[in-house]
Amino acid sequence: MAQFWKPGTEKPRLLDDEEGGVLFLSSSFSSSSSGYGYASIERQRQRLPVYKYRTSILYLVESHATSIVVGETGSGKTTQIPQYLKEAGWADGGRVIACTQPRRLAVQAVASRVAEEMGVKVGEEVGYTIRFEDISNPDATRIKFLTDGVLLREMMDDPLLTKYSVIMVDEAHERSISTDILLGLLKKIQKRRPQLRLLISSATIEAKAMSDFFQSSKRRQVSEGEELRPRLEPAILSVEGRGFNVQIHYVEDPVQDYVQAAVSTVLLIHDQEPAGDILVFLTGQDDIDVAVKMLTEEARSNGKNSSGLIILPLYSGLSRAEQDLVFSPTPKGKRKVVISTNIAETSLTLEGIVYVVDSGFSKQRFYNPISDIENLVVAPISKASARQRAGRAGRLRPGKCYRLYTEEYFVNEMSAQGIPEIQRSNLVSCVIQLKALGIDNILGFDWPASPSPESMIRALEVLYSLGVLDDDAKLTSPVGFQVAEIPLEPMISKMILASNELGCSEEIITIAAVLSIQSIWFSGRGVQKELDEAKLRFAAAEGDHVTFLNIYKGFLQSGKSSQWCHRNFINYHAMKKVMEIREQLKRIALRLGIVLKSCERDMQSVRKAVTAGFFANACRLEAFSHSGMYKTIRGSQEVYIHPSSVLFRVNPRWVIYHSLVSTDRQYMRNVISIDSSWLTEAAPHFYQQQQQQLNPIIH
Ligand SMILES: Nc1ncnc2c1ncn2[C@@H]1O[C@H](COP(=O)(O)OP(=O)(O)OP(=O)(O)O)[C@@H](O)[C@H]1O
Repeated sequence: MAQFWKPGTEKPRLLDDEEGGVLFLSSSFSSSSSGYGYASIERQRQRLPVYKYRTSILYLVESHATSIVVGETGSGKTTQIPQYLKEAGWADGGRVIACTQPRRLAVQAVASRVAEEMGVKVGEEVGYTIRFEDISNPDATRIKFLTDGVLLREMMDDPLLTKYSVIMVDEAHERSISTDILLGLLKKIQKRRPQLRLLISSATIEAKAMSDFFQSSKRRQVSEGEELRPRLEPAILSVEGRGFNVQIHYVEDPVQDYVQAAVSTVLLIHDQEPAGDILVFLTGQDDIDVAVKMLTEEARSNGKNSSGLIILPLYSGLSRAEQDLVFSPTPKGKRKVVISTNIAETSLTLEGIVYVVDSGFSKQRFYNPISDIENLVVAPISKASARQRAGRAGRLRPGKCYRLYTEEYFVNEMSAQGIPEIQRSNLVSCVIQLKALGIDNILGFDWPASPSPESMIRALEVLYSLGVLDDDAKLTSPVGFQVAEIPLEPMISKMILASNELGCSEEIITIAAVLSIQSIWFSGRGVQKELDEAKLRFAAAEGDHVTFLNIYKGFLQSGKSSQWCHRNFINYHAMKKVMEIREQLKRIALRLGIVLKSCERDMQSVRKAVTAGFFANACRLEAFSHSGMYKTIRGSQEVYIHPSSVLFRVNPRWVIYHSLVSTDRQYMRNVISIDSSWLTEAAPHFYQQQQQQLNPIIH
């Protein structure tokens, strides 16, 4: 079991006090808040640290084109600043104030909270938009929360974002690809629309670097009558003060197994600490499922340590209803344990959370443009993330954060900020978005952090071979424009378009929905044999994609039963999410004129449609390889079929994969067998047949 420094000794520190040793006292507010007292919402708002800065913030927004606001987690940036702007008149005359978030869950939660504070219904004066869900009213919505990706999509219809008077880019430290593209484009828009105000906010952003980015725009010649224009150099405001104290505890020695350590820590808190819910940060659906199972079994076996625990997973692959459970009040005498990925890391306030357990890891993308391989890897988080995680406690009363790494590691080894996603990702989706927005010179685009030219060129090549870009690197019509319109990876979008011609759109839309979530299988330790047996019941000789179709059919025939899922080691929540995404994709397909049609048993059409999207991921089994070694056609990389695939050990000669994961080797996940002749048929720009040998044209 992980050993922590005990509270009361000199070791526990308060949030952010890792270097100096000076203990901060809680700032201006320390008593009641929603659910814990009788203060009116107005009084609660006035107690937030940001309130003292209301006038300064409004002055800066008035006088500067760009303002950067840095303030502790919980100081009130996200919920309050949009309201201040509205109160000051920035939403008058039909204008709208936008506030972007990197994550969907945060968008929904923050919109509900702000609507509640303003005493209005979500979808009216306060609204939100996330991919596939628009809860706003163009005539009534004055404050709109949205993901940064959605705001980018809005630019396709309205390139200058004319309806917005102020755009607040919140949690900018996360530096998601969409945030970076957005920052680059907003800087461009400001040159054309000087009235637009930008407000960049975060608890942990490197304000100076961000300011330099916005500063670097060339000074415009100010002509007569322009004195009222805002100043171009960005203003930086630091909001002092914090919510309630969060005591930080570190482990004394590094832990071997962070899932096991997280479970033991939850039991330790439950046993020794007063009432209050617990939020645990793990990395993904797989280790969350394992932790939920370990805790549930502990509770079932009536371990005295676990009675009264309500254990809830939280990750993006869960259905909306399942995610909403984490917001429901905890019944008296119970303790809620939410086990989450980093989707709960920023902007969320979960009312009862008093304790946070931070594994120190998250799943992150890493892309190698030389091999053209992108992996999702469990990697250490940054200090900025660690602070955000700790900040989920102490929002409504004092809290504690248990870090499953040593203080020495945090201080000396953890990086201050993560690497921006744009520098460690495949850029296919990013390039198509910029192209759709009419940005032709992508290499010359003004990025907050430049992606590597190799990654850009790789992306341009793939889009060209998908038929999305033409010889002049412009979007093709109609394919390029249609692919850009579907809010999915371009390869999946292309697969959907191809299914229309092949008469299998019903099947391909199901496959696209399954590929959009991490896994539909239940993951658990010690149940591998049962899981493998369950897979065999659905396994299709063609591969995983066709197996998904069998599972989906079985799920429908069972009447969407949770018991059926349980018996077959299928994650019921994930299946519900698949249903949700499938419905949304159907709507988009119809809008694009795709005819919904089933190919019944003709799985060749399905495999050809997958090939039309994913031909770049084709691999050939090495002749005489007894170890199941494949080589990618494009980069001659050594890869293997993942043990979770139904084609593991089957090893067909030619396969296509959806994604790669790297552990001791590069493993292909979600694999389908193909006929090599389909590759030249689907991508004549990409492959050529030379003397019985299939070769990539683009290396
Ligand atoms: N749903 C909610 N229920 C109760 N109180 C809430 C809720 N949302 C926010 N609050 C209160 O408002 C405070 C400020 O939240 P807000 O999200 O605006 O802070 P922030 O500075 O943006 O923090 P972060 O950087 O963590 O997103 C919280 O600490 C909490 O006290």
